[in-house]
Amino acid sequence: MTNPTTSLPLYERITRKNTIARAIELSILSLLLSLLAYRILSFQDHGFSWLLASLCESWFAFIWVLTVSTKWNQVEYKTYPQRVLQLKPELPPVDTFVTTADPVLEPPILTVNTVLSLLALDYPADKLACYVSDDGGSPLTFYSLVEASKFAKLWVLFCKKYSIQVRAPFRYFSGESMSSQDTSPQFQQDWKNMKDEYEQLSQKIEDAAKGSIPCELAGEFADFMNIQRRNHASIVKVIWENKEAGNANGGVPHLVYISREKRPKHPHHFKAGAMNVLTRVSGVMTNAPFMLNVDCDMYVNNPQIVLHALCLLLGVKSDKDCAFVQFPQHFYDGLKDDPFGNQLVVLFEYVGRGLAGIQGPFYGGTGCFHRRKVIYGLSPYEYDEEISGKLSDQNLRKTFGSSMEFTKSAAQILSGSKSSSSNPHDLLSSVEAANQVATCVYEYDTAWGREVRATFLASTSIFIHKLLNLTGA
Ligand SMILES: O=c1ccn([C@@H]2O[C@H](COP(=O)(O)OP(=O)(O)O[C@H]3O[C@H](CO)[C@@H](O)[C@H](O)[C@H]3O)[C@@H](O)[C@H]2O)c(=O)[nH]1
Ligand SMILES: [Mn+2]
Repeated sequence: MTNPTTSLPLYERITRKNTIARAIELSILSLLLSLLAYRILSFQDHGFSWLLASLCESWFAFIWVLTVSTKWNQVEYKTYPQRVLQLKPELPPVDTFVTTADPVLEPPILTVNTVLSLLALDYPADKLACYVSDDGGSPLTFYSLVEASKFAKLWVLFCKKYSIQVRAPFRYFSGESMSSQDTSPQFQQDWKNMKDEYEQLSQKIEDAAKGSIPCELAGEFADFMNIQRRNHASIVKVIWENKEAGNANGGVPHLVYISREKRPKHPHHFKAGAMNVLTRVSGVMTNAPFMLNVDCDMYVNNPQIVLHALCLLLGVKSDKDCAFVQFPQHFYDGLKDDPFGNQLVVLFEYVGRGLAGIQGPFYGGTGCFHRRKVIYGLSPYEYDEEISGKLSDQNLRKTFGSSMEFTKSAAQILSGSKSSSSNPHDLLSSVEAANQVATCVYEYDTAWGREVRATFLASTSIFIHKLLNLTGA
């Protein structure tokens, strides 16, 4: 789809000029081939060691050819986020997922920063939702998110008012944010207030980690009482619901806390299991056609990532041309000049771009926008076909399980109907359905884990490079 108002493309695919690199690689190839030819021609004059050496060199040459061909045709995607913005009010809703598993190894202040950077994205707040999956079942994580949602009301306003680039407060306040920005007295005052507020938030979380959780939330905490981390019922809590549908600049996006059911006898499949639950819970609540997932120790360092991703997801000729859009990771606080290669530059910068030139990179597990219907098992070959057979009640139940709300939402996504976005419902009314799809036996005798959430391997993907990074530790 191109932008209907201007008919300008939402993105351009640019082939990188790498003539010199190719020339060098071709000369290495000719050297390799001459070495092999020399080995073969002078076989008789040498013994076993010659044979062994030529076998090793042939293997090396083979691997080398594979590697070079991966990097041969590197492409970049140039995206035009402002053109996507002109699609208002038809911008699609987007669900974002954060996974956390342990409040000690992954301190909640990290998760809070990840969540704040998502809530403050440059995208209509009424179309964004953030779901946090807590495999630790921790009241501390829940408490931190409740406090963060209060802080978010100020933070989101501040970020949008001053077009702040880094929207994870711990990074923002640790840099030279003050000097590089607006120096008006108003900004300085707001900046100081925000810094104080953030310090108070961190302090509250720290105090709660040391002692007990303040009792004003006692009611909400009942679900966490006497539970064991690996043995408890599902907990789904709507921490904040955005009720400003239609008001594009209004407020803070939805924030939902989920701790899926865990029982000692049932395997929970770690992050993959959490992602499945996030997909289903968001399905019964907001059912956005696109979903972004990040780990709790990452933050979004470009507030326009949704727009950049949509340039590709909406800009391709047919939906089947792009199943997911993935962003490379960028690691903060690394050593100068990266002497140990920790930034994985070769992987992201060359192999990733090269794979993008062939078809698309593999899903790396994080920093990725998925098209929901692909996750639901719609293969690229089915896009233009009649899929009503797939949508029969019996088939839906077999594939997606017994929740009526969920199978209905899945049918909506598979048939491409947009009613999910135009007809938002009260999140609280779906908490019961959400609890049902977050149980540990929900997937039994369904296609989850086999057909559902596996098909992305068969679809194409697009890797945007350098443009936007998700930062992880
Ligand atoms: O039972 C679990 C275990 C882990 N996680 C979450 O999964 C994410 C990744 O786990 P981590 O232990 O940090 O794994 P890494 O080695 O860092 O994993 C990297 O590599 C994986 C693929 O190999 C990707 O899936 C990850 O996103 C990527 O960060 C974190 O947010 C965890 O909180 C859960 O939600 N539940
Ligand atoms: Mn990690």
